[in-house]
Amino acid sequence: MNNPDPRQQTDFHYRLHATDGAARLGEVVTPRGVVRTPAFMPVGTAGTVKGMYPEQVRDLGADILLGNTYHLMLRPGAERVARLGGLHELMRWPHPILTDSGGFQVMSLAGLRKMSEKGVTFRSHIDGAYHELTPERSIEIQGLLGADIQMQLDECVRLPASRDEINRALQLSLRWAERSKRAFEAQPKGRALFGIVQGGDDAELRTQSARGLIDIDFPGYSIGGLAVGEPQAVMLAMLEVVTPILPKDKPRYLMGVGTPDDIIESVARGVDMFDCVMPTRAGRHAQAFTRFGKINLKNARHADDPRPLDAESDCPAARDYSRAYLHHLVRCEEMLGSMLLTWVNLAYYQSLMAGIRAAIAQGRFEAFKAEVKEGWARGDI
Ligand SMILES: CNc1nc2cc3c(=O)[nH]c(N)nc3c(CCc3ccccc3)c2[nH]1
Repeated sequence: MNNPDPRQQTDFHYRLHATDGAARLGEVVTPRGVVRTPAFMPVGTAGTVKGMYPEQVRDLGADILLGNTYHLMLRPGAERVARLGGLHELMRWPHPILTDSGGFQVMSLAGLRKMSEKGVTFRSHIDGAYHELTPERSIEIQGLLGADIQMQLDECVRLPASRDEINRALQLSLRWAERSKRAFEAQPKGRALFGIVQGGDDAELRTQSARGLIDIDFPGYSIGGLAVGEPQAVMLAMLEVVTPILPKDKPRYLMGVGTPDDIIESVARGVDMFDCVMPTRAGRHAQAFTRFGKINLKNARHADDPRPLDAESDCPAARDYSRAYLHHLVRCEEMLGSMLLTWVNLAYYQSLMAGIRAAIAQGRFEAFKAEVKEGWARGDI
């Protein structure tokens, strides 16, 4: 197990600096650095934020990255990452890293899955080899990777689902939360394990899940089981049930969310941390996120447009390259097209988070929310 530098042994904790309605401004303090919240966490699935250098991601204002237990356990393997000094060392990212437990990815990526009380067995989508993921093994893997913030193993039910199905998965996840926490005690101090609230779209079950996790007690709480195809209204309704129950002095992480609109509406309902593949994945599909909404650079209307995406952006990819050139690159499927649009999108997401944090600090979050929505509605002129 690679230990963070003992000199940096500061305990994991959350500091609440200001609120504006239910929106919160704060910091998550970890041994490897501080995460300013509300925070957007770029996803580095296989140990890389696709198409970006780590320094570039850092320069955009990202304080923390996500790694994926499922992908890294299959390739290059958790023990190999540990032998190479851990994920921070391997990917040259000295700042905080959060890893998921892998269960969600098993259900969406692996073949031949078998769930039991013990855990889940599955076949790798890469080479068909059999693997087992239990709460204990998931924590061991996350420890070998060296993640600063780790997730319990849980079962995320796809919506729509019956109340019985949602309840069964919620109860299993609570038992796995206990086992994950026990296994986590073997890890070096300073790291944090988050419980994950389940309960689908049922207010009663969401309440039961949150209360059950609080009884077990975690330094932070993830809100799972959402961004799985439900309407935004359902997701927001579940936040209104769950966030008032969760402790105010601990961070709330809404998993897999989301669009800029999802994020700003979720901040308004007390969420501190977000992750989503959207800005990076959209960048590889010719989609640009801007202050004026989304722009599809594949569209022929851009072929002769000499303007940059956003002349006022401080991101060179949005400020210095013409739409005509970006259109050309995506049409030719040149790798620079994906790289520039990924840069544009992550820059936009981080600037949105910086704007949100400043607005909460100044007590003008509602006004800020209205301004950004008005920009998106105005569309691209
Ligand atoms: C896109 N929507 C989405 N909904 C999710 C729900 C859950 C959930 O209920 N439980 C767990 N454990 N993870 C979830 C994830 C994956 C988030 C992630 C991806 C990559 C790296 C690190 C973290 C979700 N993602």
